[in-house]
Amino acid sequence: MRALVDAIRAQGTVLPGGILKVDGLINHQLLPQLTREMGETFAQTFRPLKPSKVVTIEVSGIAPALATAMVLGVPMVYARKKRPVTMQGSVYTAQSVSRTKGGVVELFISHEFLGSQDRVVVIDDFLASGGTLLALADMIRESGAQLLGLGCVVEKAFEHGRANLASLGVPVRTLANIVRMDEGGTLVVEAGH
Ligand SMILES: O=P(O)(O)OC[C@H]1O[C@H](OP(=O)(O)OP(=O)(O)O)[C@H](O)[C@@H]1O
Ligand SMILES: O=c1[nH]c(=O)c2nc[nH]c2[nH]1
Repeated sequence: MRALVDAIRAQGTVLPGGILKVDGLINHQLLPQLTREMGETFAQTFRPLKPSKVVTIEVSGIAPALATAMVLGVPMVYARKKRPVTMQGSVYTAQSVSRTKGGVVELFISHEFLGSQDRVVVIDDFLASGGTLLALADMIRESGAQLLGLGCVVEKAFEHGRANLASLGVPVRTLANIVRMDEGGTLVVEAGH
C-alpha cells in the first residue's frame, strides 16, 4: 500500500528494543483516509473467502479491523485485555506478550460474540513474532469458528512472524513490510504482500 509505505518512511522512527514508532498514523493518532484505504485493501483480499466476522485485539488493532469490517459489511469483535463487569458468562481466554507495554496480558472474548457459526478474518496493526496472532488463533479454534485469514498493517519481516504462523495454514496479508531498521537511522520499508 503505497500511501502507507510513504507515511512510514516519512514519520517512522526506531526506538530501543526493536520497536518502530508510528504513533502519528497507527498507534496514537489515526489518519482516517489512510485507515480507510487499509480497510479497503484488506477487504479486497479477504472478501472472496466470505468472512462473517472480523476479529482483532485492543487497542491498536481496532481501527484497521473496523475499517475492514465496514467495507465487508460484517461485525467486528475485539479481544479485551482486561475483563470488564459487562462481560458476564463464559469467555475464551489466552495469553500474549505486550510488545509495547511489557508483560504478559490475558485476552478475553465472550462466547456471546464468537462461535462455531463464524467465518473469521483476523486483522491487527503489527505482525512481529506472531505470538499475539497465535494466541488469538487458539481462542478462535476453541470457539469452533473457522479461521480464514490474517491481515496486519505492518510486518517486521526480520522477526519471522510469518513463518511462525505457517502452521495455521491460512493466508497472511500485510500492507507494509519493514525489511531492516536500526537506531542509527536505517529504516527500509517496502510494500507488504
Ligand atoms: O507479533 P507480536 O510479537 O505478537 O507483536 C504484535 C503485537 O504487539 C502489539 O501489541 P501491544 O500490546 O504491544 O500494543 P497495542 O496495545 O498498541 O495493541 C501489536 O498491537 C500486536 O498485537
Ligand atoms: O508500535 C509498535 N511498534 C513495533 O515495532 C511493534 N512490534 C510489535 N508491536 C509493535 N507496536
